[in-house]
Amino acid sequence: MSGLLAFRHVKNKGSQRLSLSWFSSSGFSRFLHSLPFATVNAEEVSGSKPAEVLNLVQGKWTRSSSWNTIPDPLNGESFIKVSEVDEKGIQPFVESLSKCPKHGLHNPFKAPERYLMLGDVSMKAAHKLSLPEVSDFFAKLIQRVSPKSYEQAFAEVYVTQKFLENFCGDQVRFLARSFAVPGNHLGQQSHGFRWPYGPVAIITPFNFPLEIPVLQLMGALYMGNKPLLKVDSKVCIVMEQMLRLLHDCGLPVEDVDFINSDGKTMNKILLEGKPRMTLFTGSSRVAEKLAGDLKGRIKLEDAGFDWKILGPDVQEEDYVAWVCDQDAYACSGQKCSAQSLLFMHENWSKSSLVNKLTSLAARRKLDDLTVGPVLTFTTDAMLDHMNKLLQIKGSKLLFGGEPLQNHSIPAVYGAIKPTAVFVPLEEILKENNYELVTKEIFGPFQIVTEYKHDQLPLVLDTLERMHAHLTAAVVSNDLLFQQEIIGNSVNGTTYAGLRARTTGAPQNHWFGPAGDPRGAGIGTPEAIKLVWSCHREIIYDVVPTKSPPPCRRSLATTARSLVIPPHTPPPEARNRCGIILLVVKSFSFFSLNVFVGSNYKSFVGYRTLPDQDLRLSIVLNPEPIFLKLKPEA
Ligand SMILES: NC(=O)c1ccc[n+]([C@@H]2O[C@H](COP(=O)([O-])OP(=O)(O)OC[C@H]3O[C@@H](n4cnc5c(N)ncnc54)[C@H](O)[C@@H]3O)[C@@H](O)[C@H]2O)c1
Repeated sequence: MSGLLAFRHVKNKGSQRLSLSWFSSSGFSRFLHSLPFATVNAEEVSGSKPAEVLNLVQGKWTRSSSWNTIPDPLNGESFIKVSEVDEKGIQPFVESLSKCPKHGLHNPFKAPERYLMLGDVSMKAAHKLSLPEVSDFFAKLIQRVSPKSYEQAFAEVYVTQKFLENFCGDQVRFLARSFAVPGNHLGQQSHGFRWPYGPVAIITPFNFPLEIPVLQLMGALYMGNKPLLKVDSKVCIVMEQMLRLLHDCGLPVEDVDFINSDGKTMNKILLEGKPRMTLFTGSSRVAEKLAGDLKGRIKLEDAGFDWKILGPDVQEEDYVAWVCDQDAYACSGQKCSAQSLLFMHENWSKSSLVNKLTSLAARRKLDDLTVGPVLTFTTDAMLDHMNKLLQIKGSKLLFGGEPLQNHSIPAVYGAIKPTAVFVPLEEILKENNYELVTKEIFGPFQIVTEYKHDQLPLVLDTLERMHAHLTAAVVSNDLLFQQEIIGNSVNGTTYAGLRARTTGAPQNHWFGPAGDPRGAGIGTPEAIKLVWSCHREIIYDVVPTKSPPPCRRSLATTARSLVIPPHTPPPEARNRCGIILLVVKSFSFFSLNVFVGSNYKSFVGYRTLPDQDLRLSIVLNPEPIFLKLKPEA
């Protein structure tokens, strides 16, 4: 997700923060012990001093009987112990979900002060994350568990901070803004409200340990839900620490449950606890399983096989090459938005783009984590995939294709050089090859292809056959070209123009797939409202239909005093609308009869509060008008 924007922010600040070694020697480490919320020191976590991650349920931090040890992705040492709940320990989490009613912890009619409380929590949390010692703590903790360059890790913290800033003060209640439409008759009006689901679940992957869980968690809370959060165990330490920060900022401890478990146990909780909505971010394989198990009560942010098309207008080669390198290889390609397939117009193939890409990729090194461990594919799995691709007619290795050297990354993880394989466009489209070429490899790996000017329909056909529609980029300032591609594709987050990219979506962009009714979004007010609330319509219809109900109590005195003698209004006001002011002393609901002479003229009902002024519009007549107030039951 995030990336380029915050990267520039760091650069603009003149930061020299490029390597872990710089970090260790920097003065930031002295702050770590003074962070009141933190229970770990990111720099000190190691095999000899492992950190512990707990669960949070019904307002209490708890340990389970079993511990999962997480290997340090850089050296294999068991450096984090995660207290994991197994299938026998799920009851407190199921109970906690069932304690939250369907109408949520708050809604526009219930506990509205919570909207303000959450605005306040967001403000304090945003401020905390803006403190250098706190952003540094989280950036570094992210680096320990999901190794990426400091810039990339910092980008996550920065985007999270900006997101929280966006929902300070009244902005949370504005998310629940309603609207009204006039009805068919007096007293009728329909109102549309954003309604919570109540108990909900959030499941997030390993690659953005802070940004994805915080943005989805806060969105769920803002709209009035009670979330159960599960983050991939490999990286859950980051969110555990963030929850402690949120509590420090005033978030009630009972508002969020946090569970560490394997996928199977979480699946069981979802089936037994029956959250009204589950937001799943992760692979398409698990997404499809859960969509079936949960009978559709789910929204998905699943796999990305993201493409970029370089249009006919070749310009700013250096910049375009730099963005291609960032899109494909930053975070070692472990972004759901990473560039997986690059279509080059023949004009670009004649340029120096591939040479530039080759040298940019070659600059990446393990030292500063600009390339690093791949957490869900082994080295062999990625190289096997590459070898299968290289058997396709006309395909060739452009660069990379080798394991990283001189490292201690454990064998359960992958470590390869940034890699690009060229596959001819006609071959991609062949039945036997299509699935192989468009398989998402969550690592520093991309496919490159070329198209001639008259082959654009083949490019569009390739896009049409894909099943994942997350991010895309149309790199061209040719408006007709842009229009052709955008009009014939569906990706949810699509960048268009010379500076187009596939990654880097900050908090001010909608980020999510399109073309799937289950598709979720993250980041913006629209994404929060779509994912975390449903529409509820309340139709007010308060006016009785025919005659006034029987009088329960005489109001003779009041009625008499309301007789309006003839000719009271000035002559010019006759036969027009006039205003009569009534002061209602004791009734909260009453009906009003209007008599013109001896004829019953009309009947209306009003709800008001005692001592409230009531203005009535009636037709003034030369004849006496009698107004009678009748109380309702
Ligand atoms: N669309 C997006 O916004 C987005 C963002 C980040 C990552 N991703 C995708 O995520 C994938 C990489 O992440 P991953 O390998 O961690 O994904 P994954 O699907 O293996 O795991 C994601 C989460 O689901 C949990 N899980 C696994 N099986 C489960 C089950 N049966 N029931 C409940 N929970 C279960 C895991 O423990 C983890 O917390 C890639 O495909 C990537 O494209 C998508």
